[in-house]
Amino acid sequence: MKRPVILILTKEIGLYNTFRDNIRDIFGSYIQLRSNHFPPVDLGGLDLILSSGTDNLHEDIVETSEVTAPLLIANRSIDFNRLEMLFELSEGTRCLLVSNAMDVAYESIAMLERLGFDYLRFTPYSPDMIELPDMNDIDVAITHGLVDLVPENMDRVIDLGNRSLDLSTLFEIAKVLGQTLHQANHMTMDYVRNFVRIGRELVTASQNEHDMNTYLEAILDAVQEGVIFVNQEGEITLFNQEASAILGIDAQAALGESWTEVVSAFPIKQAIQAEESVPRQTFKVQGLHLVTKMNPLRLNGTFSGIIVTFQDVTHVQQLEQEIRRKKTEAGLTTKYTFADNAGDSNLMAQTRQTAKKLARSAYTVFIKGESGTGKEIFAQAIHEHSFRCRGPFVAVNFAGITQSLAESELFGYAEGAFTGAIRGGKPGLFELAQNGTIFLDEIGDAPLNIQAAILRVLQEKEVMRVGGNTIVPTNVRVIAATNKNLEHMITEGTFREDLFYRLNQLPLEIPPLRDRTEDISALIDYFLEQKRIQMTFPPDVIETLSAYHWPGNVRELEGLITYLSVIVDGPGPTLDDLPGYIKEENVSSAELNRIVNLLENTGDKPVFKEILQCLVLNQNTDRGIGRHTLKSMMTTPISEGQLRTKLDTLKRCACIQIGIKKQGTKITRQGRHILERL
Ligand SMILES: Nc1ncnc2c1ncn2[C@@H]1O[C@H](COP(=O)(O)OP(=O)(O)OP(=O)(O)O)[C@@H](O)[C@H]1O
Repeated sequence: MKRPVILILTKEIGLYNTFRDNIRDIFGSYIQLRSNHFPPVDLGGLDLILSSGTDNLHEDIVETSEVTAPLLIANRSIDFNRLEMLFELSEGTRCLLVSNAMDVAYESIAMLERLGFDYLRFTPYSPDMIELPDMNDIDVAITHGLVDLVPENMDRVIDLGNRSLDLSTLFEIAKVLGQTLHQANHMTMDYVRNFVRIGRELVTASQNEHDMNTYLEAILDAVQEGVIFVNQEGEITLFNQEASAILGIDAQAALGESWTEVVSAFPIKQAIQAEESVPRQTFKVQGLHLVTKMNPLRLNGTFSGIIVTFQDVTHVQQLEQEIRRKKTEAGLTTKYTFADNAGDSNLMAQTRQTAKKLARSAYTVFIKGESGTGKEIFAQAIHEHSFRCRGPFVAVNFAGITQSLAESELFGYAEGAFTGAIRGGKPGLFELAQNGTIFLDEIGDAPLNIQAAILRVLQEKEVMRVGGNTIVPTNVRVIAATNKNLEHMITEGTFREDLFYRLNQLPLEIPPLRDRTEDISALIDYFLEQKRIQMTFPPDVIETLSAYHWPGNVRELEGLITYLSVIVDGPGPTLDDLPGYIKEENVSSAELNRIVNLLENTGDKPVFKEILQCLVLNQNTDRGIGRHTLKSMMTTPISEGQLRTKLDTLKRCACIQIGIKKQGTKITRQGRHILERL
């Protein structure tokens, strides 16, 4: 009996080999096979022409008169064993389906989608296509045995092997060649079994994996933190929705990339190298404030990568900003600018000039000056003159503030931090001052442990609420002020030296009013106008006021004007209207000269001068100096008895006040005038 002959027409020989194997698998070697790849092609005695359909290879042959054999265009299936390679691709993977003709590529895509790979994103490709797709959008190329046609720049290629003949074609062949299905049955059983096995695996695997991935992704996407997993090779294998939203990076584009390409600003290197956790860190990326944590992932004890979780705290800051805005509306704003700063003495003009320069820098300003000299109004003017002027100005006065109050006031507290804590907690003043300035007034009065906490905030630039565990990064400019002699307090151990140096970056000294009496007229005018008081101060009153030593400085002058506005009946105050303590201190020049002569005539002028100088050094402390301390400060050798006599003389000349018991000795204003003349 003649063996049936089939002519197989394919464009590539590889496909012929596949068809040949398929036919041999079903029909054994009973059928004779010919191919267009083995010329000259014998067209005689053909029983069937089986064409792959590509490029209409069969057309010329079919038209040849001697060929009467039927033509069968192959329907093609897939090598199911190779499909497993597609299971590795995650949902949404962008696949370039490479074929030698566009219609074949479309057909292959349709088949893969029907088989359940519809969660992949296919783009058809054939070298003859007119408009090439953007290869940057492609993750992997998939082809059926046409690896040579894959565009060069593709990193990953999956070759599913040549598409085999599908069952319908094999049955058709059997029918045309008069083969019974019965004969083919045992062969097709293998084929079908294979198909069913792979089909089932495909469905369960893709379904389970799909479900599992969807489930995990849903969890990771529901997490309000960015989550990135970087494997031990430094490759990103997980990038959740929040990470994508925070960083504005497409998750699919990040996957498979090295972290150094995608999130190079993250401190991941340290974690990968050490294979250890990295404690919480705050850093800035693209103008965002991120708080990040890194933990190693170990599977069966082997390090497999780093899980990076991070939060964008910029939006926390925005929420806080909103609270702050409300607080600002409630009064956390400044009233004074440099224009409101009255006084045209050279000393004040210079001080203002310096303050304006300091305002422009970001460093901490440390204002020193006696009480009432205008430290707060300088602090406000500096804030107004700085680039933070649109932010809040928050003032804290440490005088008389208790330790526990200071802590919760400064740093806020978390919900439930203590009995009576309001729901939702409360932001502290550092938080309220975000993007603005915090003014730490009377810092010398801050309790020691608050000093330590302030130092921490200044160093770390973040605060944690009392009883809370959330860290809020702070972006606050600090201005501190004191009327105390902090250097003295440091030696006493009541002020932290490290905090002092931290604060003392840009020192600014506000001179006492007694040193700039030329400002008195301008200040009087300023207060009269501000209080809408109609009064004129005659020259003799101004002169008397200029001679007074103003221990309470500008605040005292302001108080005096309020007092005079109440008691003065006429157009302006007279000398009689001034309080007695002001007039009493009004010492004439002649009187001062008399005292200077008296001290000079004792022959001990340098000793008197040194005593007064030591007392001046101590002027910023509330308490006077004891005799022992004074003696130890002096370089002139002097006995205890001699010092007591000298102090008595100075007291009789009203140059010093000697306190009873432990109040110590202080220099008076008259003492200062005398010192200037000695
Ligand atoms: N140059 C000035 N021009 C106008 N007003 C001033 C000036 N200096 C001080 N004042 C006024 O004097 C008062 C005291 O000023 P401020 O509170 O700033 O002093 P301070 O040095 O901070 O005092 P303390 O050390 O007691 O806190 C305020 O009412 C302020 O308006």
